[in-house]
Amino acid sequence: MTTSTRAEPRLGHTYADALPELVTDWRAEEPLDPGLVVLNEPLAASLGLDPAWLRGEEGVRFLLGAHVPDGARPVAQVYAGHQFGGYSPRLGDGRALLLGEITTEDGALRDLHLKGSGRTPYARGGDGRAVLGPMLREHVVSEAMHALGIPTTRSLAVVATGRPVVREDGTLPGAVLARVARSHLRVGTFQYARALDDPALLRRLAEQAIARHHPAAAQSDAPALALFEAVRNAQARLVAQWMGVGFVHGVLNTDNVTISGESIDYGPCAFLDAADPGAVFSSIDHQGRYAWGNQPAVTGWNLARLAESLLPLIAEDAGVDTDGAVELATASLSRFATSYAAAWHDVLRAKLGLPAGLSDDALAPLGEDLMALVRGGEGGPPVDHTGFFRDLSAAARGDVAPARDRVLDVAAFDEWVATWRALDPDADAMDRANPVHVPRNHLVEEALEAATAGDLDPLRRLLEAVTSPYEVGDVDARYREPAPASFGAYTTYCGT
Ligand SMILES: Nc1ncnc2c1ncn2[C@@H]1O[C@H](COP(=O)(O)OP(=O)(O)OP(=O)(O)O)[C@@H](O)[C@H]1O
Repeated sequence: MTTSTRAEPRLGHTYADALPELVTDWRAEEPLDPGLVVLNEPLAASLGLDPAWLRGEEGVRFLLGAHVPDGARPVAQVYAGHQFGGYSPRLGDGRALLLGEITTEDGALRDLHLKGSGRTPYARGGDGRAVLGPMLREHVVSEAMHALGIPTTRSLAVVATGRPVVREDGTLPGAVLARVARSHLRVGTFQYARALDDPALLRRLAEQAIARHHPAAAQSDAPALALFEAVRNAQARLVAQWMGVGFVHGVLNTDNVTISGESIDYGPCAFLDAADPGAVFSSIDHQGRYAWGNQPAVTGWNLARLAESLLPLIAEDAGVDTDGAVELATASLSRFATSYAAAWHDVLRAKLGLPAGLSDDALAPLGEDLMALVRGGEGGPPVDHTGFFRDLSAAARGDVAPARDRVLDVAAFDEWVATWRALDPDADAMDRANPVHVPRNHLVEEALEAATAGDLDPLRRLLEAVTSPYEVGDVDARYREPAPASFGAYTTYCGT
């Protein structure tokens, strides 16, 4: 990536030029009284953006979409999506703009996207705005995910607009999140293009996705199927990593599943304390569709929607009819289970400090027995996910008590530990795979509440902790404790 900086950023518009049918040229709403709340200086520098300029008046207006550099072409992107299983034919950036693309030194493109920048033609009934607290939540969680080594969109900055935003729970400060992503191509983008019934457009979209994210697919005789397989494998790896850190996305609609394999949209997400597979935090997920333990299965369902969208191209590439394409796509989709199992075993091997050479067959029963203990089993509550796995490093070093004290079925635990320790786990490697700091819900809420009231100190402290997730350091012990009982059940909300 580039390290040279220049004041006025140069933004490209490859996507808008290649797919004019999927964008609308648009401008951001004028801010009332803008104020920079947080700036991610290392990210800015890595993109060749000048942090000093970004902090200045013109830079802040740039981060709100109010100052558009020469040559930039801000657009709202259109997409469709299955939301909780029901199809919405036209969603799109209702409150967001793609400002343009930054080219890194190695030639890769990074989208610069503004969320909360005002109503667009895709706003439907919404006001086009975003609230400061939820945008700061996205800042904290995306930077924590990045530090954990999980592919994610990044947060460049959060800027207050000075505009009050009316929500169910009152009038709240408005803000814009400046987000950086490998792209904003979603499964829903393909669903939208497919519904237009224009194979040439669908082909151009697939070519964009291949060029930007999965270039090896271009070498295949069947590029559309190769693209699907690359997305399938990237999503399998992503969800396995979420499961490893106890992350619940909360709204895995097809418009929130990226083609790049990055996590996107930290609206109603949460990190688990208690490792309950049925854990749901979102106020609207009544059926538990997006529960922690359901994320692999629902990702398979979302990938089926991508495969359906690609059918005309799969048929064309293979010279077969639709039935033939369905057969090819179904066979490829059915390999998601294997792909996910392999990705999960990689995560588990790392979390348990076991060698890469240990076979999946040897690992699988060990993993299943462990996860049964973690879930708590008959009559016992699930254990604290983050704390338990971190305590296993101490167990690998011979101090079994901290992990043992967390589980109810100590006999089963002792048996499990004996089997595991016979495999000679590497405790130092475990410390690099099991975080000590994740953005626990009570800490996030505390930081957002204080920030909304004007005190940014708790947010800074939380950011410091979660951006060094594997180091105990001199971070206060409360950043590694689960929520106190007084915090109660936690509920998150979409679209704030
Ligand atoms: N206040 C709002 N005004 C207009 N549109 C909105 C508003 N809130 C959400 N939307 C739109 O509703 C849809 C679903 O919202 P969701 O909260 O999943 O997306 P988002 O958080 O705005 O964006 P992203 O998925 O890019 O992170 C999107 O099309 C989004 O643009």
